[in-house]
Amino acid sequence: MKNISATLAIVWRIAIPYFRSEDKWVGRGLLAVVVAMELVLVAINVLLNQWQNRFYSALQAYDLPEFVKEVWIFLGLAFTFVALAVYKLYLNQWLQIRWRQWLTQHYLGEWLRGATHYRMQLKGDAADNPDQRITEDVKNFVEQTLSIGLGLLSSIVTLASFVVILWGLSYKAPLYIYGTDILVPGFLVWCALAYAIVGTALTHWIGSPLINLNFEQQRYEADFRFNLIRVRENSEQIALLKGENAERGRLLQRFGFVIGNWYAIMSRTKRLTAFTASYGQAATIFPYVVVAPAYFAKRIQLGDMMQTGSAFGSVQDALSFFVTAYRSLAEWRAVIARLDGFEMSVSSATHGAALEPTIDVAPSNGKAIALEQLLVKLPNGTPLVAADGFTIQPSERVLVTGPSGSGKSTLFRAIAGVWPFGSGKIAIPATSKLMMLPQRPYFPVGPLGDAVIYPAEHGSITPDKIRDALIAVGMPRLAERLDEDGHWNRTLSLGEQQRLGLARALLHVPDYLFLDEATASLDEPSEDRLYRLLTEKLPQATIVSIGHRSTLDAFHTRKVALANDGDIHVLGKANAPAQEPTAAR
Ligand SMILES: Nc1ncnc2c1ncn2[C@@H]1O[C@H](COP(=O)(O)OP(=O)(O)OP(=O)(O)O)[C@@H](O)[C@H]1O
Repeated sequence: MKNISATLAIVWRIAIPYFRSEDKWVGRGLLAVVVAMELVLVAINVLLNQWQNRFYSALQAYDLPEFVKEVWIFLGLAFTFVALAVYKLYLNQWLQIRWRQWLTQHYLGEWLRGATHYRMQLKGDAADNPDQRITEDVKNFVEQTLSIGLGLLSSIVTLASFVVILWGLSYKAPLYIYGTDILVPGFLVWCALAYAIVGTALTHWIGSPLINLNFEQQRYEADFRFNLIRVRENSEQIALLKGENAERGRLLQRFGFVIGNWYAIMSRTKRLTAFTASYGQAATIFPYVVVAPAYFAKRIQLGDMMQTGSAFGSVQDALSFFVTAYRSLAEWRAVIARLDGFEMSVSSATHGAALEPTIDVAPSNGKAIALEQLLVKLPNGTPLVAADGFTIQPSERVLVTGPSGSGKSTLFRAIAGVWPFGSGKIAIPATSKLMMLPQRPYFPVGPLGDAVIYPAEHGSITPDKIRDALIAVGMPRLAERLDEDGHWNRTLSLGEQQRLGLARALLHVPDYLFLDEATASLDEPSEDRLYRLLTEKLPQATIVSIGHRSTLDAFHTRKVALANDGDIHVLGKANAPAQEPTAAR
């Protein structure tokens, strides 16, 4: 019970924001109409149940006019039923897609707000495979919440209506054993109740492991898919390293989990189906067996018997909602658990950081970037880099060096405001524009022009400017292919990608440009040319580079090292003498 109320509280938390959103009137309107239709459908079922009594009584009495009349009534009821069923489904689907659209936009917004998606990954939170959460889980949540919610409503109303009918029929067809009436008020209701409760309890007992098994299945499937995607994305590396056998082994191992869990689901489902199928079959005959003694003793009419059978069926259907909906309930709970995990993880990546001591990256009125009492840590809390009273002045050219793994890139991440682990303060001039160029720039799949200007919007920079930038970085051939679609990270060499990265920097004109080995794949003369280009085209920009080549010294006015101090590295401890500024070359 505690579990159920906790699950319902989560459903409420996930579901309610849509019905309070800007789309609330459409959502509420559609929901109200669908609910009303569901109720009218129950009412038609009640009318059809009463019709059955009259229809079979007319048949038994060979009453042709009554039979014809009942056929017309049936046609009217059936037509209304069909029309309602069609539009209930249509409007339900309409509500589903509006709700799903809103929820998807909402989750995408939260996930891609600030660097939440990146922090979630860093924290290694429970929300594995966010792609699955935003695609399948949102879709299933909307579909299943509506179908289960409406099913439950319909079951309760059906139950209430038919219990009243069965109660009345119990007086007409009393328990008749060994030639005597045994008057148990509402005995047909008790029979239906007992039948359904026993069925529900047994189904729960047999089927409950399916909840966990379904949850695991989704996770294994998503994991398998994710690893396939990784192979696709890194196929060149794998081919060069001849890693196919290793990949096959790893993929088959993951697929093995899918298979193993599936066998467990199969075996459990087999047991559950054996029970629910037997239960369903027995339910067809059970009410007739119960009232047969009264019928054969001619205490009731065929019409009463048929009405009892159908009313019994409706009560039992309603009560055994859990029996028939068991599998979807199990899946629904798994979907809810996953969406809940995703929401928690997004929220802890967004707000949780504020609770722990984190690096405070704040806009300042000053002109320089200032690192105060900064201690950058790893996600597990191990201190990595320390810096205090360290500033980067406007238009400075700083080269950061240090052994591999000393934390240079992580320091850049902290300055960019995406690395929360640690303490201290990083002051960034309020109006300045920072840009980070990594060793492997990211290009979205699509037209080359859009890939180069990313994350600027399509059309925000003129094609002429993009062309000029591409020519300037030594890619004149690409300057003619701005509209060509492509997967540029896959088709261009790393050196070419780095040139495009620099073209991106020229187009965005940042105040602070951080280059994290952003030219490391270029030959030295090209690197030399491109650094010269940067200083020419971005004369006001502050450039901070990470690089291992000594040839970079000449382009920087200051060289700072991440020097070893016990277990951590301290920034600027061993400042190298200033080099000649680039302009002097
Ligand atoms: N997401 C992460 N989770 C755990 N550890 C991490 C993570 N990112 C980086 N590290 C660790 O932090 C340390 C510093 O990494 P970083 O990439 O900053 O080094 P670097 O000085 O830039 O190295 P290189 O010169 O080789 O590029 C490394 O030991 C790395 O394993």
